[in-house]
Amino acid sequence: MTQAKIGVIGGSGLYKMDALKDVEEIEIETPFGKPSDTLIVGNLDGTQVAFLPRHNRNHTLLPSELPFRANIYAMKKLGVEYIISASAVGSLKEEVKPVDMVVPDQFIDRTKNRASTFFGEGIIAHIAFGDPICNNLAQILADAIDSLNLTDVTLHRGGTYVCMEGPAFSTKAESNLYRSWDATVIGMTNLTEAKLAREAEIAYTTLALVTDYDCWHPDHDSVTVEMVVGNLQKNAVNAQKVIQETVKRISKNPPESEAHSALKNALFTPLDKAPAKTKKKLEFILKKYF
Ligand SMILES: CSC[C@H]1O[C@H](OP(=O)(O)O)[C@H](O)[C@@H]1O
Ligand SMILES: Nc1ncnc2[nH]cnc12
Repeated sequence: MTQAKIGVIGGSGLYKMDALKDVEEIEIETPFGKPSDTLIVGNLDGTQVAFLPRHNRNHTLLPSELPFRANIYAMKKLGVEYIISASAVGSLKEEVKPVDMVVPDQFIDRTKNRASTFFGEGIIAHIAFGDPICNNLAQILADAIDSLNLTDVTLHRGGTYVCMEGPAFSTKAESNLYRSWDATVIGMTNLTEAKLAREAEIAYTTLALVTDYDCWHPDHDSVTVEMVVGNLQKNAVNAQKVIQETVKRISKNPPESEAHSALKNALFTPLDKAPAKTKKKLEFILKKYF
């Protein structure tokens, strides 16, 4: 099967990667169903990269409808060790402006309606998630952004991403509550992905593309889809440059990541006592522990 060491998940506004060459569309089945779309595997400056638009290329999936587990499992099946996730976010801080980029290092979970673990059915694991982003990978991403000197884009290193359920945007009371928690940005997808990537021992980092000031800012209109899409179009070209540069840097110097051994001390169930059916289901995630 085709393999790729680096995965890119594209969010709202990033449905394809023009720089990928010699692309192959791969339909992948997983024990958790079909991913959001076929995976596009192609060559980026000599490195095999797997690209997946998380809402489907036609943006047909709500955040709550995303097959998060199938998406991450499909990446694992392709041999992906690093995921760069590009995502549209609202800003919760004055100094984080639309079109800026944030590389968060923390999440707050406000989701309520989604499966966010591969485990259960007789195999139990509790991964450590205190540092939900791979810091080494995040540093490579942030350094790549810095190196490009993008006009009108300020990079914010670190920060907290609130992951809400959606699809409706927040109320002002909620938005102000998150501001009182000192959170930096808000979106609807990345925490769930980061958790599953950690369970699958894939290093994960977020490239958060700021599109709006959510609804808290007295001098800016409340967020609308039009606002998000307008700012993302401005940023989509930049985002692809950033991804390209980050991929180059990862390939040259693949970073170590604690994520790559996340299950070492997290698995509770002795695998020789685990149900064969669940072992088979989680084969791609657990095989090194069999
Ligand atoms: C279209 S605005 C709300 C939508 O945008 C973000 O998407 P993604 O994280 O996939 O870039 C946000 O999470 C919502 O899904
Ligand atoms: N304000 C916002 N809230 C939630 N998700 C978003 N994605 C982009 N802007 C957002």
